[in-house]
Amino acid sequence: DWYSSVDAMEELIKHENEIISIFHKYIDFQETKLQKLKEFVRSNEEVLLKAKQNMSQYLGHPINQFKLIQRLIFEQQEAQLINEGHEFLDKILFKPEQFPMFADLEGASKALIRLLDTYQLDINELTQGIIKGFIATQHLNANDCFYIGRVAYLGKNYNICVLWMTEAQNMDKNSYSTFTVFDLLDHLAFCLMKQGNVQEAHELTKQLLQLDQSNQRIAKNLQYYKDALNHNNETVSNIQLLSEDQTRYMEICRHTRKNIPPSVLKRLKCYLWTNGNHPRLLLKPAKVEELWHEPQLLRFHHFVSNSEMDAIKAFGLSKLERSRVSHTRNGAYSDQRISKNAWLPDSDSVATRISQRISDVSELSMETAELLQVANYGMGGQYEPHLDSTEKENPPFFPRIATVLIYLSDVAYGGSTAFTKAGVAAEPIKGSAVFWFNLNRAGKVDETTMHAGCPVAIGTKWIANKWLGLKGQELVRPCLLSPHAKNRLF
Ligand SMILES: O=C(O)CCC(=O)C(=O)O
Ligand SMILES: [Fe+2]
Repeated sequence: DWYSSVDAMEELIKHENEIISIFHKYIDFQETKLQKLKEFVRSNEEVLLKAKQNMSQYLGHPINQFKLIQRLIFEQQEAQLINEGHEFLDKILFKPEQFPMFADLEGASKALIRLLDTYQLDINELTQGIIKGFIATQHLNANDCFYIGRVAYLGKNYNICVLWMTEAQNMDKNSYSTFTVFDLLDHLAFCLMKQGNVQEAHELTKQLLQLDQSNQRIAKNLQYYKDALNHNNETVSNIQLLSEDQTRYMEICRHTRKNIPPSVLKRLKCYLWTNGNHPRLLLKPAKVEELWHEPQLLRFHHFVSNSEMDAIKAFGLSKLERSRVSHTRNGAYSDQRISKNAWLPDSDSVATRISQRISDVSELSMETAELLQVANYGMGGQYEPHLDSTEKENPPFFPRIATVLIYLSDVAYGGSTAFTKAGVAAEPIKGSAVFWFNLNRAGKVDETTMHAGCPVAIGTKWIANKWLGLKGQELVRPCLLSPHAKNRLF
């Protein structure tokens, strides 16, 4: 699919560029051909008219007979020629893998819905192509709004369905081409009813019946709404309320919990770290920023260089595959995680250098670390709240004592890493790395490290993950009995 990685969509721009130039060639070719055809038809028609004026006289002459036969042969040839010349289009038609599919459009619609929801965007601005002041090249038209509204309707996302359908309703009726006013009111009435707005649903259903008086289903619905209104029936509303976790996730993504309490703030520091005058760090100390105290979240600024980031992304682009959820390699594709990823082999010199750097600052053993994973998020790409580690060994997956999350890009809007239990978000800052322990000192999963990748609204988000294994840390970080023992890197 195309929507799960924004950078992979560059291919679509290249492909479209090629398609447009093929179309131009095709149009020129056809225009020249049509010009010739017009001339051919005009002259043949002239003769035909004369022939029809006095058919027996015309057909009595052998030259005319000859010419008639000849004309028909030429006309047939011409018809065959018209039918040919489409090989231009073969270039387009025979590359189906280069085309997005309706599943992509559906994914893109869901992305817009997610952004609208998460960042509480103004739908009217969104249809005008405006997201937090970032202006798109094109607007959404009524057909687009209906399409997205229908995706919301199919996903039982009735509040959102009402928003998009109303948006379509407010647009010029003459611009409706993929749906009718009836389709629109039909969907809108249903979504309003599901919202518990029986009054409005009833009003629209009356209009629907006027549009199609013999429609039994609509007549039944009308009766149903009438009864509901007359008897003040319990509303039929069944909007699925978002879970508290989901609400909190979205709030943190919007940074409405950015106000860190002063008691916490005064404990958070920035400093240079040489790890006891480690030779490599002595020359270039780590720039550490404490983002949170419990769990300890550390950000290392300028952790990777621009050239290292370019190399990782270039490798990623050549190998990206749609990410799967869960800790199994054959896990499913899911809206929970919309990104593409790839794994850098340890033989890669940049991967090796980064591994070395992590061990320099943390003293942790890299022996059981996983390969460096590079990921690029797609349209509205996100990774819903999750824990990075499990307790049990489940080969080929092992408990991950710590995570190092490296940001390979800035993101113009959205895309923070939200720690949903801690209530804090790390913004993607290009070149920086965020570090935390997934397991407490007793080797149990620390649930306070629950985190998520917020939907990317504007821009593209690249990250690299390095997961460090629990095994092999016995000497540097021995297991303690108390799960409450301080769990800090330094
Ligand atoms: O993209 C992010 O900010 C978080 C990514 C993440 O949690 C993961 O890949 O496990
Ligand atoms: Fe994660």
